[in-house]
Amino acid sequence: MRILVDQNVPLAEEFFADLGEITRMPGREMTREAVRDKDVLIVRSITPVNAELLEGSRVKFVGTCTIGTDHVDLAYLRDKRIAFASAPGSNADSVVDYVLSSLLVLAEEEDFALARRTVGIVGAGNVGNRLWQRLQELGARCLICDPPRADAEGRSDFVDIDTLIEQADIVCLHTPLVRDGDHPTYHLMDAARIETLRPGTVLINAGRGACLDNAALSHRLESRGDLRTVLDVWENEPAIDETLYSLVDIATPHIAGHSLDGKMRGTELIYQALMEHFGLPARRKLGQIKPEPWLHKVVLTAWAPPLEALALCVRACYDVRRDMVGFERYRRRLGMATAFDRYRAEYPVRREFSTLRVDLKKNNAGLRDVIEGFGFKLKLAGK
Ligand SMILES: NC(=O)C1=CN([C@@H]2O[C@H](COP(=O)(O)OP(=O)(O)OC[C@H]3O[C@@H](n4cnc5c(N)ncnc54)[C@H](O)[C@@H]3O)[C@@H](O)[C@H]2O)C=CC1
Ligand SMILES: O=C(O)C(=O)[C@H](O)COP(=O)(O)O
Repeated sequence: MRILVDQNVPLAEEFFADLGEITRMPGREMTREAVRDKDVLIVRSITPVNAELLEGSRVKFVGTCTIGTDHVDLAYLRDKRIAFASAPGSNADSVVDYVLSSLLVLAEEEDFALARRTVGIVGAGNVGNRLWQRLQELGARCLICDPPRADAEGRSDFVDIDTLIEQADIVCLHTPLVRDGDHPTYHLMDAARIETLRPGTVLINAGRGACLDNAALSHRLESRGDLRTVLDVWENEPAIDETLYSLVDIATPHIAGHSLDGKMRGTELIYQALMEHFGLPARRKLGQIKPEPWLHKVVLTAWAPPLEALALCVRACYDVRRDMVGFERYRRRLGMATAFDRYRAEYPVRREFSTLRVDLKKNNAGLRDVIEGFGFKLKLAGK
């Protein structure tokens, strides 16, 4: 069997080598010629998977090691009876880590307490839901907007997006990119909604770039400069708008989900789906091959103020400023589009909060909920 795999998919050799010959390639360079003689195609989010790529090829299985599927023409695959799998939830915790790390940076700069802010979460799927759970541990008030779920589950505790924009101090976008149907998300945050954001609102997009009208945001930031913004996803990646980039507080090149844990989990999910497709037992397990994190534990030896202790753990594990500064360094050297892809390809190792154990003395139990709620492992030691 011949398997073509995006070069940014970790552990492909460990998972797939027994099945056949693996060829690696940058996702943006995958062409019809490259896939023609392959049986299996394994991509991430940057390869448009459609008739243009697959027509005339032998491909019988496509796997994307990502949550998002907007780069895949699912109708075409169905029509051609090509099996398909994605990796739902694989890097959701990593995106939540990214958002929380960003919020802590802004809270420190602006001197606000997250617990006293209202956070609006648009899209309450794997990412939005986990963010909601973790923020509740901090005591933050959350407003949730997810019309597809509200319809399907008859939820009356969800709000519509305009109510959310009106009331939230922090607006987090975690929607997939959907262009049609009852609840499209293309430019869900359009010019009119961007204009109604209250001065001082924090706006975060870690879903898909085109869920937010980038030109309209650029206009608001240039003309009024009264929002705090965190953008991980952009329209026209990798050649993103330089002006918008320069106006955003925290600007990163689509790496919110790029923890090693999230990416490895994505590979494992596609391996499992591929084995199931071929009726083979999935013997390889991520737990057997996953590398140990560099930083295993943080020990708090005495009572510590909860929020300071939490911020310390977050920074020890993943400080978003590393990526902001790293991306800017690449941009100055390589130009925007090349930097965008190169930084992701050479992405420094990052582990999820869940890989870090926090040891607490029993008399520090006040911290317990907040540390565990934020996703860290907890160990309580004697006084
Ligand atoms: N920045 C990054 O590195 C990453 C970005 N993503 C993006 O984040 C998106 C969300 O990820 P998950 O939560 O895991 O996906 P999910 O599929 O679990 O949840 C998406 C949620 O959005 C809701 N939704 C759909 N249309 C909506 C609308 N018009 N308004 C409000 N809510 C709507 C759905 O009902 C669903 O509950 C992915 O589709 C992907 O595009 C995912 C992983 C990493
Ligand atoms: O899972 C998703 O959906 C994402 O957006 C990925 O984290 C993006 O991964 P790359 O395709 O950028 O490697």
